[in-house]
Amino acid sequence: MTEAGATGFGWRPLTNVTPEEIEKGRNLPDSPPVATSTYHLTELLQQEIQVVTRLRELADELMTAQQALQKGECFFRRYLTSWDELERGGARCDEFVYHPLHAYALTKHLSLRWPALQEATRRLHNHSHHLEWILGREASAVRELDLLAAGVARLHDYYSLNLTALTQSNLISLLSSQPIPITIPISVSDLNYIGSRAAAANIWNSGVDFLGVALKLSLENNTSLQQPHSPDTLEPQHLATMFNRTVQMHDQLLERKGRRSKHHSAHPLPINTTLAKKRKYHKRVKEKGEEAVVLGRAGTQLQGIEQSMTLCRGHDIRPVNITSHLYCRYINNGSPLYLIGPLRMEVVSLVPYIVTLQGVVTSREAQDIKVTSAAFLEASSTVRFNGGKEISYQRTSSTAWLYEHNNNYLKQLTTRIETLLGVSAQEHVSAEAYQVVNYGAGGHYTVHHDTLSVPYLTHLRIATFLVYLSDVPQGGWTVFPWLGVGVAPKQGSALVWYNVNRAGVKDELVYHAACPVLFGDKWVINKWLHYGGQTLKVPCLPDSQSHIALPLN
Ligand SMILES: O=C(O)CCC(=O)C(=O)O
Ligand SMILES: [Fe+2]
Repeated sequence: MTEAGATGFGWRPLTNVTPEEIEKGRNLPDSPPVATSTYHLTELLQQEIQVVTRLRELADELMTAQQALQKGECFFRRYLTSWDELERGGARCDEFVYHPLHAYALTKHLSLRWPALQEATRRLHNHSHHLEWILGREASAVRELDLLAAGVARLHDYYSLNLTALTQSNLISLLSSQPIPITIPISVSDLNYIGSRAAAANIWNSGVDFLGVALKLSLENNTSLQQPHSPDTLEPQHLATMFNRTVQMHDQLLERKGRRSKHHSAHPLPINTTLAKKRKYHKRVKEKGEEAVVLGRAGTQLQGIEQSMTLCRGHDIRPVNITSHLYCRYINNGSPLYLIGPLRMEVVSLVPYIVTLQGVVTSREAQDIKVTSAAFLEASSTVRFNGGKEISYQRTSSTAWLYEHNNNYLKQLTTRIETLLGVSAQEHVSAEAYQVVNYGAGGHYTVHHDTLSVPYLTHLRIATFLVYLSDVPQGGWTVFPWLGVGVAPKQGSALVWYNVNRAGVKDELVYHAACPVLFGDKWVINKWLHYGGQTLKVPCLPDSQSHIALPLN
């Protein structure tokens, strides 16, 4: 489990960081993180549309220029030829222009030839203008492509993509049997690329699967393939070597480290049939089949990952005696704000108390907040134990920190949070700035806890108020493995939980994860409420292990 919950500023809570420091920290990287946010990927697409328009113009102009040269109509040459004539007639002599016909010839040279030359030069200048513009463009780093390939591999790991359907231009997964058409066919070299990046990202099961399909197809087609950014030709023989090497590494890793950890994943059985016969694997698979679901207490890391994956696939793992006690109702918390239009509250877990609240933010507000945050989005990081920032495969998304002065709706959102929770949510005093998160293809956040290791109790993140700023058609759920809770993002809805109990002790049951986004655009906004500033609202009962639930229930 990652001990994370991220800030862009080491361990220092954002209540202690000034807006100026935040602004200073907002140095945009040279090329935006396109792999970790749909926003930047969309921007890249818009830019690309502009680029190709210019490139088309340039190509047309170059063609015209070339044709002009070929026809011997080069304006430069004509001009110089015209000058040569004058020179031969003695134009370098001082008295040349005393002769009326020489004066006529010189003037003709200028008035008739110069505009044509100017026109030709202007065209050239246009080329250089285009060229300068093209040269100024920063291409996305190959790292971005690698991150996206790893994202696709992760999607296969979580949602078992049907790779045969994929090669036939259809995206089908465990989430839906309804195929999502792919309008650009996947080549064998793409499959090979994704497979090798999967292995590099330690998603060995996906690596084996993608490379296996690449090899199978290449043998069927028996064609040589071009790799995406290497002039090397990829022969089926080469693919076979890569596949075999990956299988070997997969089996070794499975043998040494087991099926899954937060750093790797593998198939349940070795690919090598001799190895697969080993008793320990069959024992393991059998045990797994009988393995009970762990609920209401924290289990092992492996159980946490596997349960969160099950929840990500939309399966309910809770028995009826738990789910039958859940309920929903309309609340207004006695506030005039919600008397006319109370909010629908759904209790998704009773102990600890976790609720969703519908319609906390309107679609217009959500849109406005997304637009504001877009300029500040940076690749997300997690916080190391030593307080340093770390960009890793465990959290692939882009984040932006927003203060209330950055967007007109945020002050209102703070008031709503205070009304609904009965706590103080004032930035600098009792809460952090808002954190907007945008996920890209396959973007996710592995199982983690939102409390950070902070030196002062006042900075403890006692509660998380997360609002979904978009619907997500497939994937992207928020799941709590030890509670068996899975929540599908719904634009405008909030998901609220307390990270600590009344004594301020971290609640081990609210470890949670953001499932990979299979299809769509996922945006959330987080507000982390701090212990400091809540003394009157949430009294500390040092000996109490009870969960905080007031005043929502
Ligand atoms: O995006 C989500 O569903 C959860 C995000 C989260 O847990 C976090 O940002 O700490
Ligand atoms: Fe979180």
